[in-house]
Amino acid sequence: MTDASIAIKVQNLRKQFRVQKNREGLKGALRDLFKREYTEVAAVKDISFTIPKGEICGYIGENGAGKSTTIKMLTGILVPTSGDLEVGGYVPYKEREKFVRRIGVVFGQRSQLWWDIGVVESFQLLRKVYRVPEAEYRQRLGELTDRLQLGDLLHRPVRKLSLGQRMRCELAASLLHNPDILFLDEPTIGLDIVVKTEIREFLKQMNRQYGTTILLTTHDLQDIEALCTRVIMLDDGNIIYDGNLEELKTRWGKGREITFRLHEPVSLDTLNGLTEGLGVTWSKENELAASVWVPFEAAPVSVVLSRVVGAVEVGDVSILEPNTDDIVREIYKSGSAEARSDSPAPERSGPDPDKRDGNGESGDGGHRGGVEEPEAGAGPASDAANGDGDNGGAEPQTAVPAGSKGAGRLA
Ligand SMILES: Nc1ncnc2c1ncn2[C@@H]1O[C@H](COP(=O)(O)OP(=O)(O)OP(=O)(O)O)[C@@H](O)[C@H]1O
Repeated sequence: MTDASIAIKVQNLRKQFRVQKNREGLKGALRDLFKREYTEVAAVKDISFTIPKGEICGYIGENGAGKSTTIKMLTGILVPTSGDLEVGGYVPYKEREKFVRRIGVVFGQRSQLWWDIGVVESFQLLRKVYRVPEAEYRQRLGELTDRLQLGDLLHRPVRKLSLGQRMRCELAASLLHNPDILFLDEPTIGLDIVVKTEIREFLKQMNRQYGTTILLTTHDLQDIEALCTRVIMLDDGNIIYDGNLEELKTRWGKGREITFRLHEPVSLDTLNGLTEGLGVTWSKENELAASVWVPFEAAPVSVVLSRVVGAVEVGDVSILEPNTDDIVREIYKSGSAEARSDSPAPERSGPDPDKRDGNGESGDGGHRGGVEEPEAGAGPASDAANGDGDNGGAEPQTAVPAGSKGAGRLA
């Protein structure tokens, strides 16, 4: 991959937070008053990946895995502890003014719009922040209004919008300056299925038409399936998988289920006889419906199909693929995406000595309580939607708005 074709390049990126320790009891609290003790929490542990221009990449992991911390470094909100990163040709925390004009950011749980003023007035302010020429802004606003159906919303104050309406406005706000790279942190959180689908369609369109590179963090794997050609999976600050979703399913899925609707009743004995020696398991739902479980290590699905379809009258066949949610849940549980022993041999990239070092606070869903980190610059917009105090509430919003494809890299 040439440098010109790379949107995001991350090398040995690390972020450690200094967190104050609270000693137990009254005596401990008194001691804390006079002598504070700190501990280091490594949220992101020397990760490396490269994202080519025009790719939509999913960035997933359990609560506390380090996703938001990575996005904050990539958008220039947080300064890394060590490592190198380059986004759109800039080092995000160093060249912020120029950098923010190249990127768009949507934090699903925060707003980059001003709460009490009309949506279009927020857009106007953002136009000035990004120095978008008036004519270009008009044209872009027209297009986004049309695609995201914002017509009725533009003159309403943001606080009067529903979550779905606000999210459509947030997306428009992040794209007014036509950024090359879009960072989306949980963009569909809390939305109903209709709005989620509209947003996914819109993102696909933007990616197709403008070649916008998108890095997306989400807990909704449907987002990933609908949008992403590639997924990077994080666990406890380490990358445990980097590759495409299909490959992950093949490596981790246990098998497939084929369901047959039969024209006439066929006994289980007959079905077992047809597939003898293939290592599959039959079950019957009723007289005219039978299913066969085909583990990946057994015969290929095509062999099972040809033996059955050639011998009995079949009305309909459906093949059930491995369920992504189940697979990813299982990987999260084990903390590793190493290939299963019964799967094809993986391409290993070596063990990570930093794994499971007891530092993580997985599952807490929140950080906080740490020493506030110095952050680069301040953005233009209010934090009205959800000022949860993360990073001292000083996160710039709009102004801070978000490895190579091919074989999955397993860590
Ligand atoms: N400002 C901070 N101070 C101290 N620790 C922090 C800070 N920000 C994050 N952490 C810690 O870093 C780790 C990773 O947090 P991060 O928010 O990046 O995870 P995440 O994958 O985005 O989780 P979620 O899905 O819950 O948003 C957690 O252990 C968290 O407690």
